[in-house]
Amino acid sequence: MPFFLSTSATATATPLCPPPSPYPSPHFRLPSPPRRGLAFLAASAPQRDLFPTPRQAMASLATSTAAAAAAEVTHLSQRDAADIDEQLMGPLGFSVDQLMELAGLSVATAVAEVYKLSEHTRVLIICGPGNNGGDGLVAARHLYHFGYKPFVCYPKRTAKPLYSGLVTQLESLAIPFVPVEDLPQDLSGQYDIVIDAMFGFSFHGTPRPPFDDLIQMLVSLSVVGDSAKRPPIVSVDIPSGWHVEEGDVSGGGIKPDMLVSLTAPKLCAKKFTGPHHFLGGRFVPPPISSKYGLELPPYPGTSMCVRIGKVPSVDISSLRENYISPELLENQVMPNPFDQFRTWFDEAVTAGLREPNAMALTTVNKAGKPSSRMVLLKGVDKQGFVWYTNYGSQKAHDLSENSNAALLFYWNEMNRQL
Ligand SMILES: NC(=O)C1=CN([C@@H]2O[C@H](COP(=O)(O)OP(=O)(O)OC[C@H]3O[C@@H](n4cnc5c(N)ncnc54)[C@H](OP(=O)(O)O)[C@@H]3O)[C@@H](O)[C@H]2O)[C@H](O)CC1
Ligand SMILES: [K+]
Repeated sequence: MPFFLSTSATATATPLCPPPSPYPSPHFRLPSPPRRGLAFLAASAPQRDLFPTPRQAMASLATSTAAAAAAEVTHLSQRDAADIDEQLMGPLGFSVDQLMELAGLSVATAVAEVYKLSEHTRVLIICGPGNNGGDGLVAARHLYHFGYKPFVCYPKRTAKPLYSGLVTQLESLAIPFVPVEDLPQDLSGQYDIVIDAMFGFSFHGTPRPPFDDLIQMLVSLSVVGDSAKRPPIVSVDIPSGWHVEEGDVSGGGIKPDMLVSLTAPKLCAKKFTGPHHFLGGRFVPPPISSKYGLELPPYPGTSMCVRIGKVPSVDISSLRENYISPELLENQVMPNPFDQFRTWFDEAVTAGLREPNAMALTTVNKAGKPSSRMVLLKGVDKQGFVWYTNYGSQKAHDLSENSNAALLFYWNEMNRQL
């Protein structure tokens, strides 16, 4: 049975159809709504719950995260990484452009997942001479389209059409190329993220100029005490300068905050101790997985990256969002809150928000104990707001005992709640 949210502060609820239940058809009413709020509610009989309980949802999330963390992830030797590359671009029919595009897109999506645009805008991408550098050039382009402001340092350009094409694409977006000598010794003041795309799995020996100095710049950045005061370092595939299998042998190398391993982590990734380890390069076909016995976490949904290992615990007090929407003034909203609801709801649907009809319903039992739960709006008209629940649910019990209740819609992406 549907529940109604009354459209007038004094209206009582009307059931949509007679309740086939031993429960009475209760009438619920909340006090008159404030001008910009929808704060009254009426109810008839219940039907079925549409959302899993928060406990069920949390349990399933915890299980999938723990499973990904617990599964043994394959780490590749330098030889196997190069072999896989050769096979992908040989018998398996890929071109380097394709793989690089997917690799760079993975890097950009992983960066955007961890470092929100509202806090981190300016991204310096330091690109090396090989394909790792190419991944950086591709990531720069995608980050631009995601809304970031990329700057590229690309001191040793490779004269191949693939690379010059990537440079032309960035130039057409007016992305600045910064010469090494113009980089400040301390990168903290000018950039919010630094992406290390200097060397990948073909690195060997010790870094030659100018990459030796660039790596030192990142080393000094990573030893700044307070990590909140410096730009995080994101390494593409390998922290540049690390031995591909042994890791940071001298102990004086880059200590990235984030590592985006491509195809599969290389052996050095076992020594990575930063908070964010992701896998990207969602292109591995079954012949490669079975030949190399790859154990890799599944990618969620349509995502181009997946976190490997534990999600770091977050300092809740540091979570904040910079709201950039214009302020909402009293004279900008409609006199009737239900008209306002309809306008905003339609805008939320048009904007493509996920489940814009999800709403928090708070009920109160006769002892005055409140309880909130997410439910789905199933209809709205002049009489009120409709949702479903079942006769035995806590909400049905609460509403039959106490007519006070509240609804909240939260459209985060539009900075709106109602
Ligand atoms: N299948 C995949 O996962 C894909 C990954 N991609 C990315 O490609 C890199 C590997 O790319 P590759 O071009 O083979 O190698 P690097 O980018 O690591 O760098 C090679 C260049 O670096 C020079 N180099 C090597 N060591 C040094 C050093 N000590 N000092 C200075 N320069 C060095 C090297 O020059 P040499 O003359 O020494 O040969 C090369 O110019 C992988 O890690 C991923 O990031 C693909 O984009 C897609 C497929
Ligand atoms: K790198």
